[in-house]
Amino acid sequence: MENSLPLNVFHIKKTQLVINRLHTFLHGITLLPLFYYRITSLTAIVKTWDKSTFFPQFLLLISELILSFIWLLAQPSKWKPVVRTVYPERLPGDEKLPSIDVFICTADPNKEPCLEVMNTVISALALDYPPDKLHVYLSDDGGCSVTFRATKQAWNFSNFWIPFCRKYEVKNRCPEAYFLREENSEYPGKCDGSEFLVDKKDIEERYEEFKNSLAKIAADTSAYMSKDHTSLIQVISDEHGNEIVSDKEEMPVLVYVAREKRPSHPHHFKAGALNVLLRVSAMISNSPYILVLDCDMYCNDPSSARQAMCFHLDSKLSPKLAFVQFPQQKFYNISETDIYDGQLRYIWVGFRYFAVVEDVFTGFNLHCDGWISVYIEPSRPCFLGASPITLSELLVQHMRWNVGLNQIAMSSFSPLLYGPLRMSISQSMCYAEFAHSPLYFLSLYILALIPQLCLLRGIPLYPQDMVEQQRIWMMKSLTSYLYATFDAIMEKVGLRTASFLPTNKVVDDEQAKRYQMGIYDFQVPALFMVPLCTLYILNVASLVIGFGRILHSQKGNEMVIQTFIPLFATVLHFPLFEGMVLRKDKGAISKSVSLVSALISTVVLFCASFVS
Ligand SMILES: O=c1ccn([C@@H]2O[C@H](COP(=O)(O)OP(=O)(O)O[C@H]3O[C@H](CO)[C@@H](O)[C@H](O)[C@H]3O)[C@@H](O)[C@H]2O)c(=O)[nH]1
Ligand SMILES: [Mn+2]
Repeated sequence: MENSLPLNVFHIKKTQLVINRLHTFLHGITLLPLFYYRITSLTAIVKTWDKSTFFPQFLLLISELILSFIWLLAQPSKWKPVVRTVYPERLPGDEKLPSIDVFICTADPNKEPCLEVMNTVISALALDYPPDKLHVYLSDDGGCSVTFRATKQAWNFSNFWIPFCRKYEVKNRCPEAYFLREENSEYPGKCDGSEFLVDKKDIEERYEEFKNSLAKIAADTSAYMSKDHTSLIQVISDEHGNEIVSDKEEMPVLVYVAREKRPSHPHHFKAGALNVLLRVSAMISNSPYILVLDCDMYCNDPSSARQAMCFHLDSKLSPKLAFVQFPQQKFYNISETDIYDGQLRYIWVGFRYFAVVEDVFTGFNLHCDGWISVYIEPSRPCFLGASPITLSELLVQHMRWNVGLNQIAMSSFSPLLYGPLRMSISQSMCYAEFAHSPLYFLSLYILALIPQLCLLRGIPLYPQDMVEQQRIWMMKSLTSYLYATFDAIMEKVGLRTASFLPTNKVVDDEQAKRYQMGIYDFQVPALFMVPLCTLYILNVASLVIGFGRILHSQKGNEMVIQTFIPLFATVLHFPLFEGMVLRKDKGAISKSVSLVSALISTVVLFCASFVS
C-alpha cells in the first residue's frame, strides 16, 4: 500500500526570494547609466579619435561587460530559493529498499594519507542502510600495495566498529572524527551506563591497534605507484587467523579495485576510475543507485542514503531524477573556505571524460538529456570533505577546476550554445555562470591596472558630475532632509506651521565669481554647516585612528574593509577640508563653525572611547 504522507517537501524561501529579486532589479537598474556613460563617451572619443582616452575607456567597457555578463548569468540561481525537507522515517521497510553501491576514489597514498582514506571507507561501510543492500567499492588509482593492505585492516576494524555504532546509534561513524569530538552526549539515553563505557574503551583500543597497523604497513610497504600494471579486484573478507567475532553481525560488501593501467592508454583520472567501478560493480552487485565520494569525504550522518531515497522513491520525481546532491561547502578541516561534493547518481551516462571537472560536465549532460536533480541541505551535513589548507594547494586546485571549466566553455558543449535547446534557459545560465567564471581574470586585470595608470597620467575615466551628484546628495540628506522631516512632524503635531522660504535670487558678484570657478561657497547658516563639518571631522579622525589600528594590532585585518567608508567620505568631501583649513576667502567655512564642530566631534569621540 502506498504511503499517503510525502517522503519529501519543499518550501519557497519567500523573504529570500523578495530580497534576491529586489537586488537583481536594483543592480540591473544601476548598470544602465554606467553603460550609457561608457558608450556615449566612447562614441564622443571615436569622433575626435583621441587614442590616449580611447583605449582605457574601451578596456574598461570590456571589463564591465564581463562582470555584468557573469552577474546576469548568476541571477537565475537566486531567482527562486527553496528548502527541501525529507522524512526518512516514512520510507518503506528495509526489505523494500533498493540496493546501493558506494564508490570511493583514491589516487596517491603520498598525498592522500591511508588513515584518512580508510576512515572514509569505514564511515561508508557504517552507513545506516540494510547491510545486504550496501556495497562499498574503493578504487585505488595508485595501484599501491599500501592501500590494498590498509583496506584489509579497515575491514577487520569495521567488524567491531559497525556493531558498536549500531548498538549505540552512533551519529558520527567516521572513527577518527568520533574519537576526536566525543559526540556521545547527543544520545544520552544510549550512551550512559557502564556497559557503554566498557564497550567504548574496547573499541577505542581496537582503533589504536588499527592505526598502529596502518603505520606499520606504511613503514614496511612501498608506496610506489605503478603506471603499468594489470588490474587487481578483490572482495575483502575475513582472513584466516584473524580473531573471529563470535556472534558476527551481517556486514556490507567491501571491494578493492585497482584498474589496469598502461602508459600508452589515457586513464582519464577520476572519471576513468568511476567508469571502471561502474563496470566492476555491474558484475558484483549491480545496484540501481550509486553514491560517489572522494577519498577525503567521510560520511558525517549515517542517514544520508536514506535521505537520498526520500527523493529516489518519490514516484512523482523518480522517473526523471538523475541525482541527489548534497551541499558543497562543508569541510571538517577548515575555518571558512572551499568546496566538497557528495553525489548520488543513477547508473546511466557513465561519467564523462571530456573535462577535468567530470562532476560538472556529467551533471550538465544529464540535465541536457532531460534528467532532473535535487539539492538538499540538511542541518547536519551528510558528508564532510577536506579542503586545501595551503595557498599553493588551493591555487593549484582552482587552476585544475578552471582548466576544466574553460574546456567546457570553449567547446561545442558551451552551456549557452548546447544548453538552451536541451534544457531551460535559466538552467543553461547556471551552468554558463560556472563555465565562464574564469573570465573574471580579464576584468580584474583591467581594473587593477587601467584606472591606476590613468590616474598617474591624469586621464579621467568616470563622469565628473557623478562626484558632484554624490557630494551634494549627501550634503542634502544630512541636513535638508533631516530638518524637513522634523519640520513636517512638528507641523503634523501642531507645533509649527509650514512655510515657503523662496530661494535667494540676488546675485553677489564675489559669489558669482566663485561659482564660475567651481569653488564652493560655505556662507551657510551654522545649523546646516555644523552637522556636515562635525561628521567630516569624525570621519577623518576614524580613518586616521583606524589605519593606526590596522598597522599596530593583530586583528587589524578585520577592519580593512571598514576603513573604505571614511576613506570615501574624506576624499569625496575634500572641499569641506579646504573650507575649514586651507581657504582664507569669504566663502570659506567660518572659524566659529569649525570650532563648534571640532568640539562636538571631540565629545563624540570621547563618549565612544568611554563606552568601549
Ligand atoms: O587520477 C585520479 C585523480 C584523482 N582521483 C580522485 O579524485 C578525487 C578528487 O580529487 P581531489 O584531489 O580531492 O580534488 P578536489 O579538487 O578536492 O575535488 C573536487 O573537484 C574534482 C574535479 O576536479 C571533483 O571530482 C571532486 O568531486 C571535487 O570534490 C580524489 O578522491 C582523488 O583520489 C582519482 O581517482 N584518479
Ligand atoms: Mn578533495
